[in-house]
Amino acid sequence: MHTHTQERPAAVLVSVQLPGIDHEQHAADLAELGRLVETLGYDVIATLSQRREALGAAAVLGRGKLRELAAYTGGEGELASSAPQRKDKARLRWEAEQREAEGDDDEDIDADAFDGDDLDDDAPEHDAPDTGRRATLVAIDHDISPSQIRNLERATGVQVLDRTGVIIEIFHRHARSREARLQVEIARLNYVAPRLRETGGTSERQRGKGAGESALELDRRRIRDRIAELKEELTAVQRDQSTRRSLRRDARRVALVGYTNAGKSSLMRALTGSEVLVADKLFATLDTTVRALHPEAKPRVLVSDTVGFIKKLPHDLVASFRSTLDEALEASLLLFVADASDPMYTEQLAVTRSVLGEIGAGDVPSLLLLNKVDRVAPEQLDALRALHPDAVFLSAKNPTDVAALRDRIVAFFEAAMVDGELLLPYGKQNLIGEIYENARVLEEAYDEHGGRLQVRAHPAALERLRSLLSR
Ligand SMILES: Nc1nc2c(ncn2[C@@H]2O[C@H](COP(=O)(O)OP(=O)(O)OP(=O)(O)O)[C@@H](O)[C@H]2O)c(=O)[nH]1
Ligand SMILES: [Mg+2]
Repeated sequence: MHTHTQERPAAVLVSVQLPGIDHEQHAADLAELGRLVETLGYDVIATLSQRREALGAAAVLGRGKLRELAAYTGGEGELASSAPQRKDKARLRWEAEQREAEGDDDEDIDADAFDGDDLDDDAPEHDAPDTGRRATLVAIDHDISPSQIRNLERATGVQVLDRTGVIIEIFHRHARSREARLQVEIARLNYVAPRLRETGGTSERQRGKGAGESALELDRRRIRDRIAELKEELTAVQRDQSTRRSLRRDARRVALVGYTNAGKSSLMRALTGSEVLVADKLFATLDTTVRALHPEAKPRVLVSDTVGFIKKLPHDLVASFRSTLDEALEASLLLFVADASDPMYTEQLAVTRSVLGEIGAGDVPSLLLLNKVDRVAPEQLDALRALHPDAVFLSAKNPTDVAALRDRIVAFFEAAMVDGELLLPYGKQNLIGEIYENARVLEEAYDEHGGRLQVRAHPAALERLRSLLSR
């Protein structure tokens, strides 16, 4: 299974299989959470899953599973704690639930605190921990409330992250550019702020009694101020970028989009001969990079690599990555990359389509790339070809495939190009570079008035060049 390198901390995954989620889906979701947690730098030492009617209101799991979980982390496995707590709504509800539970384990107390029966509480899927390794992180494959997180942390004695928390943490660690850092920080503070409110008891204990509310207020105000500050900074950074972008406005652009780990960066490398980061982990790329197709097409075609998508991408992050994805929005052609060797590729494509729709890129022409065919068995490949007759089947590792893709991209733009003539007066010789960059010059002749260029270019590019020349 996993190599037990001592330096890497250990984590336990927790998931509840809710009604309506089949086993295959449930297993795939858990595997994905596992990859996310590994990307975060942990070894997954155990997975606890349980079938339930609903997430347990207090601590997601039922009592038995909770104790089982605590055995991995060294916690007590009980919700009760001796520390005095501020009595907020969640707390009161939790206490009511505890009282109920005295009589009948996991009985529901009201509609929204419904705590279904543990269907398989007596059948642990994993042996008790034997490695002596203690998990320092519990990752839950659901989005859960701040009070559920707090209860779980109390019962396990270690940090608990829900799915959104894990993803935000990864984004936080991987963001490199100024823009990505700012966006992630905003998303993170937005995620943290409501948790601060409900976990007010913590800061009360830290700061001493009485100062609680005002300290909490202070924290919240600080976060608000900080978010405002970061947003201002972000606007400035984006202003610079849109200036730079407008310089490239006419270039033919394609954007690689798709689920995380589908092979976008690998294709980017292969298509442009550049050295962008390729890694077998989720969210390796958090910034959009732009490079020219190589060998160069005339006129130039620019390729952008973008952040990968994931199922249940926190809404905040979709919003905050919008501008990173603006690159994609401005593309004339979207290359939808899917991992053909992943049994979940259809679902992953659906996620990609829906996120792109959400950010307003639903109408951009697209080409489906089914990547990693080197990992697909021949019979299965035939079946895929029948399902997707218009897709490009390729392996980013196969230069012949990549060359064919390049030709396909060039042909796409070629089809939209028209022939035209440009007059270049002597006083405008400085624009010659601009012309060569945005059009293919077929013929160039000079007389006493200047140059007469026969070109082939995209209609919009031709129009813009003409207006530059006549100004
Ligand atoms: N066998 C095989 N592996 C591939 C192929 N394309 C990419 N990979 C591998 O898949 C993994 C992910 O590739 P990336 O190019 O980083 O994927 P990505 O879509 O950019 O991922 P994110 O940046 O995380 O969204 C790497 O380990 C690649 O080496 C392929 O055609 N065949
Ligand atoms: Mg990438």
